[in-house]
Amino acid sequence: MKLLEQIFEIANKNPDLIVLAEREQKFTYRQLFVAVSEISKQIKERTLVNRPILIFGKNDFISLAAMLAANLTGHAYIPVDAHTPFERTEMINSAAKPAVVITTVKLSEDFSALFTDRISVNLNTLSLDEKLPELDFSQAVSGTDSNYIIYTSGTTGVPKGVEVSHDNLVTFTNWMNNDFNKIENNQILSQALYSFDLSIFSLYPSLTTGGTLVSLSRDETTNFKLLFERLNSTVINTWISTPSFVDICLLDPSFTEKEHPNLVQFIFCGEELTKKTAEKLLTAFPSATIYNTYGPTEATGAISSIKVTEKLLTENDRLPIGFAKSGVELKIMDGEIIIIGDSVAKGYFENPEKTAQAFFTVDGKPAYHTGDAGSLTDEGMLRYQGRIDFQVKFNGFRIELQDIEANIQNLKDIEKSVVLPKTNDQHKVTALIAYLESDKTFADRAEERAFTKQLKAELSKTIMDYMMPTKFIYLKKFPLNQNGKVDRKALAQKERGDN
Ligand SMILES: Nc1ncnc2c1ncn2[C@@H]1O[C@H](COP(=O)(O)OP(=O)(O)OP(=O)(O)O)[C@@H](O)[C@H]1O
Repeated sequence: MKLLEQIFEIANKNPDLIVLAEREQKFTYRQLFVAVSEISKQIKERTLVNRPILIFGKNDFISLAAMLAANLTGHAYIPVDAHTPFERTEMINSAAKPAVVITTVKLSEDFSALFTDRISVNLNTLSLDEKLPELDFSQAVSGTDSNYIIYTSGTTGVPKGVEVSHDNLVTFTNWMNNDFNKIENNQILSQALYSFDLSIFSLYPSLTTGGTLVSLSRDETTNFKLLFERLNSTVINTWISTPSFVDICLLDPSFTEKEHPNLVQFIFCGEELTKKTAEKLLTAFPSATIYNTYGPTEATGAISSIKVTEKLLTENDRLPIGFAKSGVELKIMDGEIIIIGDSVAKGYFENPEKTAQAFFTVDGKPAYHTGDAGSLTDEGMLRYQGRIDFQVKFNGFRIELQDIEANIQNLKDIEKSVVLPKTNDQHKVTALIAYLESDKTFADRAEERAFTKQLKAELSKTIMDYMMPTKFIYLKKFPLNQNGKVDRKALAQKERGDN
């Protein structure tokens, strides 16, 4: 059965169930399909080429309806967040050449000029009071059709669009629905931008099981006061976010099991879950189940998971990233994690060159080079050792920067750490700069130096001397990117500003 039909079945059985709750307004499954039907009519009024539809909007009901309407009419959708810088949006738009753009927000002049051919939808133009419409799913995406294309941040050059099929998404959704805690009327946090593939952890498992998406707006995720007002007035059962986002929430004393007795499950992905974050979370929510999951956008959300228990924390210096989901096989080739099986995406949209560099086949099955270093235990448990592109040569030694980070993070008074290489104009690494997130305040430079000296002494017990960072920079809070991950590029700029 197509995913859309599965969601429609829920609407048929229980039309008045809340599908998505924004701060000001709640929407039902019936209203979702009324909106999907109306938007799909507007798509069908145009004779469109068989290309994806770009959805320019926010994390909200109307953008979700537009994405599903694209799928209903047989088009893949490309979610682009309305806060994406103009240049990047322009790059995505010209790489994707969408059949049409659907905008769900008010556009500024430059964006208006960029999206000349567009369908503008907003809540005021839809009459959501209608009854559940009859829908024809015959054209809806299915099988190997592309369901969505998510553009990665593209560290260099033109962003790459990861093309994920309907069946890739089905296998991910089934895994989420079966291998994690089943919760009746699950209220699932929907915080990640739709343009970041962490959002599919919330969207499809919730929609296919009759859950409610507790949708946080950008205002709420970026404003502490609004965030806690919302969190403290809403029931959430399943928490989905990057570890960095929960770190922010843990700063508030109200973020505890006592205040949130219904919050029973935490699922993390997107970046390393440190032992410190996991320990703090287990202290705040002793009865909750915490999962660490791992995967790149190119393998549809996530492909491995593990329950984080006290035992796992005591037995490991760095948290493992778990066991493969069914349908996926893991291999380590030359130290790199290779993902094989039904979660591997179709490739980079209309980019055969980049696709051939990263996607291949193993025994006839689709495979993907993750660019992550890792190892597998005999039982099939995967360990993450950092990004291969974060490996540097320093003074002739090969160094894994994230290995240093993991060791620093285990030290007292340090919340988080990022180690970045400093290079000269010949791209040669001349120094290793350690950024440390810490609550510590120093009266003067001398006190800071003394602390660093002590820290280095501790660190030298666990890392080789050639791995010792050259400089230590203390920050109260690390900058995060729009996906809620630690923003390494912004950190690197801090060093430049510092000197
Ligand atoms: N549980 C985890 N532990 C450690 N690292 C993780 C975990 N989950 C994801 N990652 C890291 O995040 C990467 C996938 O992230 P994503 O697909 O969002 O792309 P990105 O490489 O971070 O960003 P972009 O490609 O957009 O620049 C993985 O390859 C891995 O390096």
